[in-house]
Amino acid sequence: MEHYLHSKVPLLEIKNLETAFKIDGNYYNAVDQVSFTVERGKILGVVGESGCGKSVMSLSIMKLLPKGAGRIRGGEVKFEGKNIEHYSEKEMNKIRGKDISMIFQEPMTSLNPVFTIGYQIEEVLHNHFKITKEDARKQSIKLLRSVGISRAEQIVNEYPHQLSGGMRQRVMIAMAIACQPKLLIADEPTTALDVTVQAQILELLKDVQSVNDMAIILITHDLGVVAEICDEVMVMYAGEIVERSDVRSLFKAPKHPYTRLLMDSIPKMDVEEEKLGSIKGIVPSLKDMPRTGCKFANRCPKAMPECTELKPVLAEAEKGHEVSCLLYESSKTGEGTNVT
Ligand SMILES: Nc1ncnc2c1ncn2[C@@H]1O[C@H](COP(=O)(O)OP(=O)(O)OP(=O)(O)O)[C@@H](O)[C@H]1O
Repeated sequence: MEHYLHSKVPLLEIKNLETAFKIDGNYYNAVDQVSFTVERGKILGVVGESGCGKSVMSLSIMKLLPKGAGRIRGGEVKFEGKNIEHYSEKEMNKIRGKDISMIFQEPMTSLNPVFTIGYQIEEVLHNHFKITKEDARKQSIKLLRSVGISRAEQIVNEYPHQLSGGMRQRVMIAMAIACQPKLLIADEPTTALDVTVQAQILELLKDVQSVNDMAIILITHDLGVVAEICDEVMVMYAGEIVERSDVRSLFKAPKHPYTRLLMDSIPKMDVEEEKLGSIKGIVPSLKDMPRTGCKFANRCPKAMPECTELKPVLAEAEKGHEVSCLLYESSKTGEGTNVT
C-alpha cells in the first residue's frame, strides 16, 4: 500500500516557481510562475535560447542560487512530495549528489584540477556512504567502466587535464551517477563537445538513465538534442514556459511561434548551417522585460496587436500539448480545449 501511495507522488513537482535577482535595489524574476512535474524514469528536455532562465531554474531546484543576489520568492519545489523550502543547508547536502545530482557544460570547471579522477569520485561515495577506501576505489573503477571508459584502472590515477573533453564529461557522468540518484539535472552537457562526441555522450546518458531508472532534466538550447533522447519537452522563453508536450507531438506539430523558430534553426545535414542567432532580436534582460502582454511579442513574426496587451496563459490546446500564445483560444481563456 505504502509503495502504491509513494509511486503516485511525482518525483519532482514545481508549482508557480518564481526566482528573482536583485538589480539596482529591485528584484526581477528570472523564472516566472513556472510549474511542471518530472515523473520517475522520464527524460524531460528544457529548451530555449541563452538567458531564458533554464539554469536559474535548475539552481533553484538544487537551492544553489548565488547568495545575496538571487532568491526564490514564490511557489514551491517538492521532491518526492516534500517541500524543500525549509530544508537546511545540511539537509540539502544530503540530497545533492545522492538523490539529485547535476552535470554542467564544462567539466573542467566542475572537476578539481589538483585531485586525481579516482579521488574525486571516491569523495562523492565517502560523502554519502560508509565505505572503505578499498571498496570506494573498486566502485569508482566500476563506475568509470559503466560510462564507457575502458582504461579505468589507469584513469583513476590521472588528473582532469590529462583527459579529453569527452572523457572529462564521461567522468562527470560517472560522478553524478555514483550514488544512483533519482534525478539527474544535466545543464548543456554536450555543448562544449564536438558533434561526434556529443552523440556518444547523449547515447551514454540514455543508457545510464535506463540502467539506473533515473529521471533526467536535460537543459539545452538545441532542439536536435531533445529529439534524440527526451520523452517530454518544455520550451522556455524569458523565464516562462511557452510550450510543453511529449516530444513526438512537439516535433510533429509545434505550436508556439518561438518553438517553430527554434526548430527552423536546428542545423540540417543538407542545408548550410544556421544557428539559433537566426531568430531576430535577443532575449530581453531582466530589467527590460515587457511588463504587459506576451514577452515574445516584440520578436514574434505572428504578433497581433493584442499580443502586447493581453497576457497569454499556458493551457492545453490539444490533449497533452500545452501552449501559451494568443493564436490559440485556450491561451485566451486559460481553459484546455479538451480536443481528443
Ligand atoms: N547572478 C545573477 N545575477 C543577476 N542576473 C542573473 C544572474 N544569473 C542569471 N541572471 C539572469 O537571469 C536570466 C536567466 O539566466 P539563465 O542563466 O537561467 O539563462 P539560461 O537560459 O540558462 O541561459 P544559458 O544557456 O546562457 O545558461 C538572464 O537574464 C540572466 O542575465
